[in-house]
Amino acid sequence: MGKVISIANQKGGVGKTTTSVNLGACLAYIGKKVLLVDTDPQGNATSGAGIDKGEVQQCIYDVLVEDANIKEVIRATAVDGLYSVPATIQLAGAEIELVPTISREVRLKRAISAIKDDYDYIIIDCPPSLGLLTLNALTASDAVIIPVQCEYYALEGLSQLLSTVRLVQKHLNHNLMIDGVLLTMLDARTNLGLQVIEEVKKYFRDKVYRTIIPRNIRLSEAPSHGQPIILYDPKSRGAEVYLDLAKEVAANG
Ligand SMILES: Nc1ncnc2c1ncn2[C@@H]1O[C@H](COP(=O)(O)OP(=O)(O)OP(=O)(O)O)[C@@H](O)[C@H]1O
Ligand SMILES: [Mg+2]
Repeated sequence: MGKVISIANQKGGVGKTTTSVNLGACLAYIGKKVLLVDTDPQGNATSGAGIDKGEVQQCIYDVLVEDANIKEVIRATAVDGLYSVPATIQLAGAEIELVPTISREVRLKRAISAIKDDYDYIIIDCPPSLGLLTLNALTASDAVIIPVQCEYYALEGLSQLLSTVRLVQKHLNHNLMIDGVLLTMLDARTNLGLQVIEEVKKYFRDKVYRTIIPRNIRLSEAPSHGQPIILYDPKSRGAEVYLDLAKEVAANG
């Protein structure tokens, strides 16, 4: 049975998509079969996995709003074992269009349940909000990974995210676990980064991943080439750390 993991934080630009794409690709690289589901209308996890959004006929919008069969929306990527459910800007309408529909929070869960056994991991890249798209992702998930950027105000907004997770656990998905907090974009030359690590570890204790993602220029370049880091520059520090993270995630089950 595949494990469904949401990568969520309503704060923008903390490394959700970089983590979704590269954790997904690295899990595939170590032999897992992985589906990367993009639930962000920005579609960055779609283009980051090498899929041309202009050529996408059907996307996650059709699955969530039009009841399209998710199997017909899945695309292979250039990474062996990594598949994608793309998102395009069309998805921007879903947040509003879903409001009056029945079981609006469980649409993604239903769609994924039909394919859960076909993959080892299903990674969901969430948008930077706590709206219906993120609720659908959390409701469909066994686990959530929360990327936290090693910057000022790192913990700001986290209490809101944690209370959303608790609400989902209570009302929509009893199985949801916080698998971990992932520290991202560490600049080890500054004391600030190290202070944030201390602060986050004090708060989340053993829920913090051992792997810490440093700032790495190759990680920021890879998306413009439509390639996960493992294809773009397999020898880079960025590839190394996301491979470490994939092993850590796989070891957790
Ligand atoms: N470890 C890193 N080193 C260098 N640059 C990074 C790293 N992680 C992410 N970035 C860059 O930081 C920016 C934000 O990252 P990313 O898109 O992954 O965040 P996000 O949380 O998905 O953003 P959004 O909330 O808009 O969806 C991107 O330009 C990305 O390339
Ligand atoms: Mg993103």
